[in-house]
Amino acid sequence: MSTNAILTRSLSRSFGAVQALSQVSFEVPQSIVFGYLGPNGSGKTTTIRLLLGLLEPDAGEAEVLGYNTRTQAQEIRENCGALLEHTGLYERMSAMENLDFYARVWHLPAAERAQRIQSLLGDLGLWERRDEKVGGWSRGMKQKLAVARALLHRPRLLFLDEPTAGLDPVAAAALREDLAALVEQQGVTVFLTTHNLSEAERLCARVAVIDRGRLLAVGSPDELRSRQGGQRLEIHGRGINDEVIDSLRQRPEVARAARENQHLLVDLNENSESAAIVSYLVQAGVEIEEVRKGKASLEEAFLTLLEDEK
Ligand SMILES: Nc1ncnc2c1ncn2[C@@H]1O[C@H](COP(=O)(O)OP(=O)(O)OP(=O)(O)O)[C@@H](O)[C@H]1O
Repeated sequence: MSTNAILTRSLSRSFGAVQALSQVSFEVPQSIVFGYLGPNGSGKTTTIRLLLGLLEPDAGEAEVLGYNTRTQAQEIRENCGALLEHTGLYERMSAMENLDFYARVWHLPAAERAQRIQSLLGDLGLWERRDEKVGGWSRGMKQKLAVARALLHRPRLLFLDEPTAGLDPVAAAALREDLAALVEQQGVTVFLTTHNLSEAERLCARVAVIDRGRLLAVGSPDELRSRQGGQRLEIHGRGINDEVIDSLRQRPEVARAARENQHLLVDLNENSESAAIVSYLVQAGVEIEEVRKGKASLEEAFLTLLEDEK
C-alpha cells in the first residue's frame, strides 16, 4: 500500500472545450493538512471530484489511500469524509438528529453512534446546543457541524472545499484549530481548498498551486516563499514619491517596487544586496527612517506564480 494518502499522475479532465485539469501530478503524505490553492475556475473542485471517484479522468491515474479512483471508488468513499459545496445538513432537524441520521447512513452500531456523536459535538464545542434546530444556527456553527458529519465514520482522509469561507475570523480560527488537532491527535489527512493564503500559510504543511488546470508549484509554504527569489525590503521614510518608485523599478536589483500603506515595498532579485538600494534611495533624496528585511508572504509568492504563468 502506498505511503501517500493521495497520489496523482498526469491527471486530466475536460468538459467540452474547457480543459479543467491538465496533466496534474502530485503527492500528499499522510497525516498532514495539504492546501490546494488556485483562483476561481482553476480546477480545484474538479480535482476533488476526480479523487473521490465522482468523475472519471480523461487520462492519467490517481490513488487515494492506496485505492484506484477508477476502479475502487466505493472503498475511497468509505474511507474518506468530504465537505464540498453544500453542508448536507437538514435545517429542521437538531444537531443531534442530523448526526444520528448520518451515523445510521454509515451503519454505525447504536452504542457507538451515541458515543461518537457525543465525542464529536464535545470536541467542536457544540454539545450544549445539540437539541437546537440547525436552521437557526450561525454559519460558523453549521460549518463545524458539517465537519462533524464528515468525520462520523472515522475517515482517514478528509476533503474540505473552502471550509472557512464566510466564517468570521474567530470562527475560522477555531475551525483551523480543530483541524490541526485532528491531524495531530488522530493522524487524519486533510486536503483542503482555500482562497485565504494566510490561512494556508498557518495551517498547511504542504500546498499546491493550480491555475487553469495546470499545476504551477508544490511544496511547503516556506519553500514556495523562498522560490520567490530574493529578499523583501519594507522601507519607511519621507520623500518616497512616484518618480522615485518608477526609477527604482528600472534598476537591475529590483524585481518589484510598490507603495503599500505608508511605506515602500521592494522585492529584490536573487543575490541582489539591499545596501545598493538604500544608498540609491538616499541619493534620490529619500529620508529613510527604517528598513525592515523579510521574505515575501505566501500570498505574494502565489500572485507571482500566477503572473509568471501569464
Ligand atoms: N460539470 C461541469 N460542466 C462543465 N464545465 C465544468 C464542470 N465542472 C467544472 N467545469 C469547468 O471546469 C473549470 C474548473 O472548475 P472547478 O469547479 O474545478 O474550479 P475551482 O478551482 O473549484 O473554482 P472555484 O474556486 O471558483 O470553486 C471551470 O472552467 C469550470 O467552468
